Amino acid sequence: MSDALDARPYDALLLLSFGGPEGPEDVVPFLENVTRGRGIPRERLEEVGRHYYRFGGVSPINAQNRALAEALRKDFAAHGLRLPVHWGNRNWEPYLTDALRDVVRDGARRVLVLTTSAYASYSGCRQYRENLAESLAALEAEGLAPPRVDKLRHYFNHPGFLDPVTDGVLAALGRLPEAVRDGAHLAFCTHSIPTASAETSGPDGGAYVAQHLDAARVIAAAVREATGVDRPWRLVYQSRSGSPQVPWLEPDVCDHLEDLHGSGAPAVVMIPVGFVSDHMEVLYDLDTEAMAKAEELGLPAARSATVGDDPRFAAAVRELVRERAATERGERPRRCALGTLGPSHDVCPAGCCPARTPKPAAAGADSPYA
Ligand SMILES: CC1=C(CCC(=O)O)c2cc3nc(cc4[nH]c(cc5[nH]c(cc1n2)c(C)c5CCC(=O)O)c(CCC(=O)O)c4C)C(CCC(=O)O)=C3C
Ligand SMILES: [Fe+2]
Repeated sequence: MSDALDARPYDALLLLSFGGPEGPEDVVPFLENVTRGRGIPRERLEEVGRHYYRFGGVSPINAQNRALAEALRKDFAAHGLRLPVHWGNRNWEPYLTDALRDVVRDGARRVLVLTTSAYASYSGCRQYRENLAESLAALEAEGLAPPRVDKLRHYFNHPGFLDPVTDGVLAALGRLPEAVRDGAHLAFCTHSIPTASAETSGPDGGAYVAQHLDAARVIAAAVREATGVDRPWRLVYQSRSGSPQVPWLEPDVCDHLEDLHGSGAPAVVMIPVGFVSDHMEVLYDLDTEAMAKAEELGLPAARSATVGDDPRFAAAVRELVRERAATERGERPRRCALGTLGPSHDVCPAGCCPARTPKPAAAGADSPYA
């Protein structure tokens, strides 16, 4: 096929995600997988278990990843990119090791990995790289030759990620009462992480917050452009866990709603810019908990959509695959990025987003695998 996109040297794309329970009996074992060795207080686990039971023990994240994998296959097929799409999770079925085993049995030697986390941080990047190293070790122990895995660069500033979020904000503004629409504040929401891991995130530190601020600035400017209204915005945090003595990024979204109300803001749009799909952290922490807080305050609020399986996001992934494949072949492709930070690094340098306890991590300069 002459107009086919060249995926060489890659043989497969692996969608790597968090995973979530798909029934009440999955909830406890899932939470045990997530929190193994991470020092989460027991009460917090029981609390988070209740979030899942409230939705029948089903997180929507797996269905969302199935839809994203389908959207990628459709987009790739429509553009002549012949690259099989596999899917595996860190914390639930289908597990990463099983997905990688399928990839190897298909004969793939070089695999590109897309994680469902757009930003740099230990939880959003290195921890997935550690999971890859563990799975490669497991395959080796089974006598299989581990493939070489590379991770796609962070896509928080790719237009195919930001444009659908902007559209979601415009739609959410449209759901607010007209009288408060122009005065609405924008609250960009992401997962809180310990301040210590925020400080050491990315190749030079501070990447987690800097990348979110860059994304938020682009979206706020695009919303201003589209509506002719300059709305105040702020980056806020949600889903804090861990021990209360350890400092995590603040302010919490619910505290921010109180501040907004106290300062006379007429309305707010909550924008889950830190997440790729409307999974449990969005459905519970924003749609349930933060919405209840807004209601209690009498603050009109709307929550905007995440990118999910938007065709523009699928197209962005195709662009990123094409870009990386060309780079690996020694070409110098165009690297698309909005905002001020520029396209992110392709290969995490040694020590990027360090863990508290060092562990082998694949798909980076410090990978023990080729
Ligand atoms: C940065 C980040 C992302 C975004 C990047 C990415 O997407 O990867 C993310 C995503 C997610 N986090 C999720 C769920 C959970 N995260 C937890 C705990 C933690 N998350 C952390 C950070 C992040 N988390 C951290 C620093 C902890 C503390 C413990 C530790 O250091 O590991 C816990 C334990 C209980 C608790 O909340 O305390 C649960 C259940 C789900 C699944 C939702 C679903 O089921 O639909 C998703 C997509
Ligand atoms: Fe999390």
